[in-house]
Amino acid sequence: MPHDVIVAADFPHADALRDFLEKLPGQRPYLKVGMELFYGAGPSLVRELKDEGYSVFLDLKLHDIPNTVGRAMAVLSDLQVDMVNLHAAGGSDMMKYAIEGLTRPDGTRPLLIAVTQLTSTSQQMLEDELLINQPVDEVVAHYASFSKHAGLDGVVCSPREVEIVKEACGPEFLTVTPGIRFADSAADDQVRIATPENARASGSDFIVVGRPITASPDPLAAYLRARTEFLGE
Ligand SMILES: O=C(O)c1cc(=O)[nH]c(=O)n1[C@@H]1O[C@H](COP(=O)(O)O)[C@@H](O)[C@H]1O
Repeated sequence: MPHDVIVAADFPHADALRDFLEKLPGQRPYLKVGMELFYGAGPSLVRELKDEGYSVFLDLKLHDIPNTVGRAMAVLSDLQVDMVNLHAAGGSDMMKYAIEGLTRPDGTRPLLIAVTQLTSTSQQMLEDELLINQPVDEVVAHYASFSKHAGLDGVVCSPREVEIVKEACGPEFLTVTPGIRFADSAADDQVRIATPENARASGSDFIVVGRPITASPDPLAAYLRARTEFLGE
């Protein structure tokens, strides 16, 4: 069952985000705060958004030695965000430290999601630059399997890999899928793309949509279109 449309709030500062949100009257989208907005606006914006009742996916894609990631995750968990991520390439020890760091004294923690292979990565780049000579969907499924064994809640992957991930990890293991483009949108820098409808058909749990909404002349119409195509609303 599709859960929600997450809007990638890729803006340089809080005012730009506020201007954008004003264009979505009556809506309270699940927001993804990524590197650009977090580096520009800082943790105080994340606290404000949480106080205002937004669900927040804090997308900082941590990738470092286990101790560093664990300690950083403890700080992020204090922001009361709903979802955070790391790069699966950091390995399962890093993931275990991340879970420890994220777990609050009351036992709760944000959902922890591993980025498998970025949706901007092509099969050719995987082979030529990363020296991974396997089909990208199998690489994604492998990264998903060890992420699941480390205790993570799901992965970021392209909608094209949802079925193989669900086969490897079971239906409850979450798939968060960027690389979403409407049938009439430009691909931009994304490679492994799909429409919201394709993502729904593949069994994706959350789609992440940025520029097709944020750069649209009518962000409200684009957001509602994504909801209609993905959630069937
Ligand atoms: O972790 C992510 O959110 C992410 C992983 C990935 O593999 N690909 C990917 O595009 N993303 C993020 O999803 C968003 C996609 O934005 P658009 O390409 O503008 O729709 C960006 O904020 C990316 O940082």
